[in-house]
Amino acid sequence: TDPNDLFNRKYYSSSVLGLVKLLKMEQAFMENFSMYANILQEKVDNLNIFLDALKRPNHITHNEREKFVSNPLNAFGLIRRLNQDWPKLQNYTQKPLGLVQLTAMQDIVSAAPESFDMNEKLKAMHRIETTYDLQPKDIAKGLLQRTEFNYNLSFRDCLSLAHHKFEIGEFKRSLLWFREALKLNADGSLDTMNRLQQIELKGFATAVAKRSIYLSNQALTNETIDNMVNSQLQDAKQMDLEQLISSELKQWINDDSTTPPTGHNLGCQGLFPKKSNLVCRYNSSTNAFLQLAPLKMEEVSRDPYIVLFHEMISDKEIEEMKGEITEMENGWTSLGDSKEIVSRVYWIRKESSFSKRINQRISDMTGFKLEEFPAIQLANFGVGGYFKPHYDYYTDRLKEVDVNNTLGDRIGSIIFYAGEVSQGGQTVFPDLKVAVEPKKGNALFWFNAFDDSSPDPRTLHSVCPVIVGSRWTITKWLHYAPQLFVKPCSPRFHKK
Ligand SMILES: O=C(O)CCC(=O)C(=O)O
Ligand SMILES: [Fe+2]
Repeated sequence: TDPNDLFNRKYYSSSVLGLVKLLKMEQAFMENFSMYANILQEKVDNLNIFLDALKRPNHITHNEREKFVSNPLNAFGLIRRLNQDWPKLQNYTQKPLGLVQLTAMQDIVSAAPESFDMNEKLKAMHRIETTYDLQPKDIAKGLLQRTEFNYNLSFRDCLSLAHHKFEIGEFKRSLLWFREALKLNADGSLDTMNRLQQIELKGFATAVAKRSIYLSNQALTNETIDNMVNSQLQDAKQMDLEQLISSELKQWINDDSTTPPTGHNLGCQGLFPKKSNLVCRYNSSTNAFLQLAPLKMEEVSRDPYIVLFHEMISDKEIEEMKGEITEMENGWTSLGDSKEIVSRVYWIRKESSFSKRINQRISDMTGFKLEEFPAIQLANFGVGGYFKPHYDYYTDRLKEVDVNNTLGDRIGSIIFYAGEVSQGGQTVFPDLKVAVEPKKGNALFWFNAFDDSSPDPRTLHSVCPVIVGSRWTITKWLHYAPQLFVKPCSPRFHKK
């Protein structure tokens, strides 16, 4: 497969479903690995039994040997063993063992996440750490925000995070993570450290040393730098490597790099002031049905209009939703962005009883007509999955996505929250200082445009990285053209 083909690339870390697959793969790998080890152990056990059986008195001198073979019983035994037993032993030693397990393991490894996936996960970890301003020492011991998890990162986990921060030029965080790694290896001498750990430590030290030499003389060629680093680190002990990494990173930390948090980050951290003048009410007016079953609405913002509907989709319907999915595609962090895959999405294009019901509900909620555009998008955001601040309307780009402009721009958006997210994953409107928790069952609706259909830039919005949970959403964009004759609310005009 083409490594640049991001659309079709096998990609696990963007959704909880993908990660569940990996967990199963890891289990299968472990089973095969341990079976393989058992089979080899059995062979070693057998070889030792044969060795014992082959033990003969040691004849040192020629005379002793001559005397031994002059006995007919000894002579017979000798010939028989060499003729009959040896080929069998030879066969046994050469017999390929554990082929089934080896093949199974090979298949699993070839389906394993590639470095692309690994890098996306590192980025996701970084995103969670920086968006919520979490400290490495807390993350390492399983403390995420105010919640303590019964899980600790390992030496290798911390080292790999430290290395990643170094690669992206975040030297302060790199050093903090490196210190966490060292803490986990506090009593670690070279012999208690395993091979894999040593290789990673040396790899990190090599990268750090290269940068250091490069900075000291930028005229050096890569080859010269490689040679210098190789000879510098050739006989380096673990202590030396640790020392080198710590002291170089310390030098590179640039303290005036503290930028103020963005509106998105503040929203994610729950730091927007509480709004007090908003109300909750029941809507029983958009159609007759609602008089029997009024909708529980919570105003989130009056201008632009944003409203949160409570208990709009049931657990049973959420199960039904998952049943609609065949294969999900990669989802990007914003329109036209091809660099980061942050979710998995699925379009229900052919109307199903499920999508019909959801469309009907949206019509009940908003008074909008949806017959002309019945498609519905489902999305699953895994841990670290997010959405950059963006607008839902296309304005000038509309021609690219809807050539004949039959539907018109996206004047309203509605998001049903359909997954368990215990931390993170809020929908944030940075300019309005609004952050909405993605509570399962609720649905968020807002207008993106004024009534004259001109875009309302205050509707800039984003999704906070999921910290804990599997964030499912049902998304519906409400287009302008079908609504021309529907007036859901009193007219709102662009204030000049
Ligand atoms: O999932 C959300 O909360 C918002 C998603 C979104 O903004 C979008 O899909 O355009
Ligand atoms: Fe959006």
